[in-house]
Amino acid sequence: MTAQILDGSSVATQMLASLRSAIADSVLHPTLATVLVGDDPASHTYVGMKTRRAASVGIATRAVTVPASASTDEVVQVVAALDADPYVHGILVQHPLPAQVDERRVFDTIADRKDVDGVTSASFASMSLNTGGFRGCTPGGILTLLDHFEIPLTGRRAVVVGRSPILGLPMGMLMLARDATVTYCHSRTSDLAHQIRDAEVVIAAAGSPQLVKADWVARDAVVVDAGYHPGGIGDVEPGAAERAGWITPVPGGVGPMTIATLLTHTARAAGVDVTPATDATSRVRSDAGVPGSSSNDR
Ligand SMILES: Nc1nc2c(c(=O)[nH]1)N[C@@H](CN(C=O)c1ccc(C(=O)N[C@@H](CCC(=O)O)C(=O)O)cc1)CN2
Repeated sequence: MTAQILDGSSVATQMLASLRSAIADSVLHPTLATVLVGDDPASHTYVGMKTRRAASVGIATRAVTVPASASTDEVVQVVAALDADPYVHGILVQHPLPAQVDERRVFDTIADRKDVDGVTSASFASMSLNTGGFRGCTPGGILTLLDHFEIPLTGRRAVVVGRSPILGLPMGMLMLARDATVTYCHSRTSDLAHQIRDAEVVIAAAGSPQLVKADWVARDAVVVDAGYHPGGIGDVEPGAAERAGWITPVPGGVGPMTIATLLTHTARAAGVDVTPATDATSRVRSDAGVPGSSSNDR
C-alpha cells in the first residue's frame, strides 16, 4: 500500500489564507527584514520565495543584502540596526552564512521578540524547555503538519537524522517535549539502517540526497523528509512511500510549511491576533491529555 501524504502545500495554503484575513482585519502592518549575505543562488531563491509569499498575505519586507566578503562584526551591525528599528517586527538571516562569518554570533544578535525564524540560542532553549517563544520555522512547521494530520507522538520511537542547530537539534527537542522517545542519528552514527528500521517516526534532516534508503523504513512508519536538493530530491528515497504509513512529498511537504510558519510568526511579532486556528495547531492533538505526559517526567 502507498503511504498517505502529509500535504504541506495544502496545509500551508490554508495557513496563509487565514493569515491574510487576520492581517486584513487588523490595523497593524507587519514587516519582515530579510538579511542575505553573499551570492548563494539557493539562498537568493529562498529569500525570493519568502518575499513573494509575504507580499501575498500583506506582510511587508525589508531586504538587506550584504557582500559575501563581510566580517562577522559587519553582519552583526546590520542585525543590530534592524533590532533597533521599531518598524521591523521580524528578522530573518538566511542560512548558510559565508564561512568567515560566525553564524551563531549573528543569530544571537537577533532580539528574542524579533526572532521569527526561531534560530537564536534563547529560542533553542525555549523549544528545549517548552517555555514558549517562536519555534524554529522548519521544526515548528513539521510539528504543525504532524498535528494537522493528528499524528500521535506520545511514546513513539522517533529518529531524527541530522543535528543542525536550526533543524535536527530543535526538532528532536520539540518531539521530546511531546513525549516521543527521541534518538538522534548523524554522520558518525554507525548503525543508521538499524536505527531507522526500528523507528515509528523518521525525520530526515541530514541534508544528504536520498541518504535514507526505502527498505530501511518500517512498515507504516511516519516519514518526514526535510531535504531539499536540486531536481526535487529529498533526503529519503522515493520508494519509501511504498512502505511508510504517512510521508511528506518533496517538493510540497516541509518547504511550504517553513515559509508559512515564518510569516505566521512575523504577524504575531507585530501583534496581529493570529489564533491557533490560523496555523492549524488548534486541531485536537491525538496525544493531548495522555496520562504520564507531564513535563516533569524523567
Ligand atoms: N534562516 C533560515 N535559513 C534556512 C532555512 C530556514 O528555515 N531559516 N531553511 C532552509 C531553506 N529554506 C528556507 O530558508 C527553504 C527551502 C525550501 C523551501 C521550499 O518551499 N521548497 C519547495 C520547493 C521549491 C522549488 O523547488 O522551487 C518545496 O519543498 O515544496 C522553503 C524554504 C535553509 N536555510
